[in-house]
Amino acid sequence: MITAENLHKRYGSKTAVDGISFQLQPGKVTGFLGPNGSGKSTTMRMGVGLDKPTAGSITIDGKHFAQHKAPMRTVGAVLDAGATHPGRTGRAHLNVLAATHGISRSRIDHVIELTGLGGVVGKRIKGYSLGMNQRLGIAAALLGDPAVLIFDEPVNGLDPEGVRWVRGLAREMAAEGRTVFVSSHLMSEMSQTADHLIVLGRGRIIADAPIHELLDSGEKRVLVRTEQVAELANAITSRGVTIDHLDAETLQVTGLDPRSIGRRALEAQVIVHELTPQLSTLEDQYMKLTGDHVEYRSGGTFGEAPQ
Ligand SMILES: Nc1ncnc2c1ncn2[C@@H]1O[C@H](COP(=O)(O)OP(=O)(O)OP(=O)(O)O)[C@@H](O)[C@H]1O
Repeated sequence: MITAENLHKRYGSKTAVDGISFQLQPGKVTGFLGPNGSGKSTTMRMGVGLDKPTAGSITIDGKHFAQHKAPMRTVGAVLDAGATHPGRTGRAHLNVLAATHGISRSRIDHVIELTGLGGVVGKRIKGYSLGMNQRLGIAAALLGDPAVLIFDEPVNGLDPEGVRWVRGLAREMAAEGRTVFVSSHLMSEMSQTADHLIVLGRGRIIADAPIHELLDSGEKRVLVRTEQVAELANAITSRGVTIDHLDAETLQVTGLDPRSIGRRALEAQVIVHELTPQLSTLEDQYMKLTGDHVEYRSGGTFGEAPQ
């Protein structure tokens, strides 16, 4: 279990993490979502003792990372896939790490198999692709068979097969009862992996909820198709109702449920061909949540996962 209490981090005058508190549950993938620069990496780095909080705390199973006798057996983290010795082979890298924790050869072989590194583990790391490096980082994180996993943007730069593999692995690890904490700036990525989301904006938590709650809290929209758009718009116009004319026969209505729209259409003798509730997407919700919390804004929107 990972617990943050009033966690702060300042770099000079820059506040990267601004008093956040959360508790992550085992058996779940918790997505840590936020625009670039919102403080995700800083929080994760503090979780594994690579950065020191300015105030507050982040603990794993009640203790600071450094207080654990065998940290690799408690927490596996992939924070910077490039942090390896390029002249070593993948296997030598894993051997060195394993030696510090008395981890057996059979465990090393197991994580090599689990991460699909069998074909390259005898080669020098400097020749590894981004995907191989990412897999090696994950193999290292899994070495100690830890109950807590922390992955910072694990799918960055991976090909579609690699992305799917990381997603499956995260889900599998959670199903085994581990606490899995995965960051991303892509809602589309999180919506396929996480059970629970913590959304960060400018160093503060702006949502901490199960994915399904975030979806349910979205604004309900209804698509209505009729040849009598003007009459229908007239019949349903009231306070709190927004009507968008999508085309000559289609309205998108916000603020009124399908049943009420149908009843008012009947009263106004308007024939309706279609009445469809629109599910708000997680992407919509994310945009709404983070709209005011983006540090670096470009002309576009948050993109879809590169798949
Ligand atoms: N070592 C540092 N010195 C100064 N500022 C830093 C340092 N590390 C992070 N920051 C700043 O703190 C803020 C949060 O950065 P952080 O990397 O934690 O965000 P993030 O949500 O992980 O973003 P990204 O998705 O881009 O990695 C940013 O404004 C960043 O520039």
